[in-house]
Amino acid sequence: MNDGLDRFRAHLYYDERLGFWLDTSRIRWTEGFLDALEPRLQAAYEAMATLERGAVANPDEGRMVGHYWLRAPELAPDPAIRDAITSTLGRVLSFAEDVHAARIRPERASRFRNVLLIGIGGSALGPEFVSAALTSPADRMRVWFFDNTDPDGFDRTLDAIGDALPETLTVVISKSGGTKETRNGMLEAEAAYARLGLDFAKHAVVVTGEGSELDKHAVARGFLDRFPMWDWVGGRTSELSAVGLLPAALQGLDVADMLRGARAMDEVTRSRVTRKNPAAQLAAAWLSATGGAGKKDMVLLPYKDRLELFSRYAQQLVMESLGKRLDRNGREVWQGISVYGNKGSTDQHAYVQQLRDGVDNFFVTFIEVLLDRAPQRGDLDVEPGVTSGDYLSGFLQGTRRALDERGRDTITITLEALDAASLGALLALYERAVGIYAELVGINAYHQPGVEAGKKAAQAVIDLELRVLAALRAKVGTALSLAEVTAAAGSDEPETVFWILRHLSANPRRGVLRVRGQGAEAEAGSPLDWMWMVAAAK
Ligand SMILES: O=P(O)(O)OC[C@H]1O[C@](O)(CO)[C@@H](O)[C@@H]1O
Repeated sequence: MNDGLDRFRAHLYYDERLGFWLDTSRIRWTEGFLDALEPRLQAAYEAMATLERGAVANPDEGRMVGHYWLRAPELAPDPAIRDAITSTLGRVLSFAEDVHAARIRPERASRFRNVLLIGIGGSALGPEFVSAALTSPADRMRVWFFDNTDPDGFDRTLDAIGDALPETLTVVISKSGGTKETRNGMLEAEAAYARLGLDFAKHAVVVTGEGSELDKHAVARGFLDRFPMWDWVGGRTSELSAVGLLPAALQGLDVADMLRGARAMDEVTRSRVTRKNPAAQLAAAWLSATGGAGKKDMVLLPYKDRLELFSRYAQQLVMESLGKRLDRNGREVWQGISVYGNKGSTDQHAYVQQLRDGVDNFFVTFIEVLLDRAPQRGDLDVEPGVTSGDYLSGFLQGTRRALDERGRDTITITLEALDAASLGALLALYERAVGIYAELVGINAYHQPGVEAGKKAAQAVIDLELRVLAALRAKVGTALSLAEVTAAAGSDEPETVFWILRHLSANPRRGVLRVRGQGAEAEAGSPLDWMWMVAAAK
């Protein structure tokens, strides 16, 4: 397999302007794979160009897919969109400046020093990744996150913010403006400000679709400001809209450079010459490794602490885009690529053992950053003539070699340095690679019909929970069996009712108790034989 330098030379892409390398030489392309793929790649380039010209690329939702315009507004098909992008960027930057200069200030403190970002999925993963990747002592504000509906998670973050809550600006982000986790996070934050006698609205801004529930709430409550999220930007590709730019600008990151890097990557990945197009090469490598049918998982291993969250970010981008039951012709295809990862060399001491010696169901993407640390930090020899960074690079190379020896596919992305521009370029690379891959396998990357099922089922659970509580409260002091509660709640799903009762009884506030039943059956039986009651009316 390793036929030496020629193969490396043939499959090493380098772009000097971007300070970017892509090495696909350790993908086991069969001879002629890329040549055979070329007609499909050409079709994919055409499809991407059509999408960028403003075609309705998401027919289910009847919307255009315009995240590429965010860094090249002049390409947007409609002047109103161009203006919206430019004016929103201007508003984001001036809002951040006003916050930094304390022209926009909190109710009781002299200035905002922290940001609490509330969002989930595409409305949090990009901001979290970018915030961690680019943080430095020069940050203007510290950014915290609520990205779930875990009560203990809320408490933990609020405890960490501690006395600084009065100087914390909350940024609530939701494209739809109706996501329950985000709504809950907002209500929890609002309650925390209220406990200090503070008006939440004087500490809050939103990024959301115009006219959404959240947007209306922000207007009604008089939030500090509102920033738009457009229907032509998908959540998982929204990092370079106000969703990502606002928190990044508040943190003090170089938003213009991030856009510049993404724009430069877009320019090269628009090429219809495959050997000059790194996104196409990446997509083709995925296709080769996975058989175009998700047969292998994508393991992302950046050898850089700052990129630790990349795998979480890419997980949504790849899996929500590619994980599809139907292809564009309505045929059942069960497509997708599973993504996981963390960072090297840390994971060499965790799961690389299996990658080398275990089941061969993955391909690895290494990400290397050549500049080990900011030059002004100096450097330390940990052994004569050897630095910690030399070890980091050595471990990456060693693992790449060890996997290659076992016939495991690897890709390596190398960035000259990690900064706002190269991060923007990395995001743009993956956005484009996902788009091209979807075209190659004939699926729509821009909708997510599958996630709705879980949301609907969750709402049904909440509705049933209210009926369960009502049933128990109608018989205060009486122990009821699972069957009795289920019937009284008008349900035919005892298993769901059991889950609800078990959870309610673990959280005393609702007053639901698990009580011993009578007789040997309940004593010896399964938890499904437990009895339940509310002891006293509230
Ligand atoms: O920004 P929103 O509308 O709150 O949605 C958050 C996330 O939820 C999803 O719709 C999936 O449930 C993602 O596509 C999206 O990024």
